[in-house]
Amino acid sequence: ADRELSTDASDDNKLVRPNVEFHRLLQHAGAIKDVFTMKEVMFYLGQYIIQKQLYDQKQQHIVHCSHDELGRVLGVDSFSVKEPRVLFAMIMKNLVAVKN
Ligand SMILES: C[C@@H](c1ccc(Cl)cc1)n1cnc(-c2ccccc2)c1-c1c(C(=O)NCCN2CCN(C3CCCCC3)CC2)[nH]c2cc(Cl)ccc12
Repeated sequence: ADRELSTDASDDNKLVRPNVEFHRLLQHAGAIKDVFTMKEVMFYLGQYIIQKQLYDQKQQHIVHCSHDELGRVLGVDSFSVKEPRVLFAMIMKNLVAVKN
């Protein structure tokens, strides 16, 4: 069975399975799989943010997502890419570790 994701997102090779809403975001960014490494999750989320132009044109480390599915899934109106720990904590709520 899939275990609750441990907090250490540092292990880029850990396999994770997104929940349905989160999976839709990754698919929008071109993902065609159901199980990802954390590195892949972050890559697709980065693509999603760029494609939907959610980052602030002036301060490009700020992401505004209050009017986007991303905001609903993460539970925030905006965030800074300079706070990875905060970001990982929000993202982990939508992922389940996969036994490999
Ligand atoms: C280091 C990395 C990162 C990775 C993880 C974390 Cl927890 C924080 C930060 N990062 C640094 N800036 C960004 C970024 C900034 C604005 C728009 C899109 C991405 C990213 C993010 C990547 C990514 O895969 N990044 C590749 C190189 N980036 C350079 C910055 N580039 C920006 C240049 C200015 C214009 C906007 C894109 C995009 C490609 N994936 C992410 C997913 C989310 Cl939920 C949030 C941020 C990112």
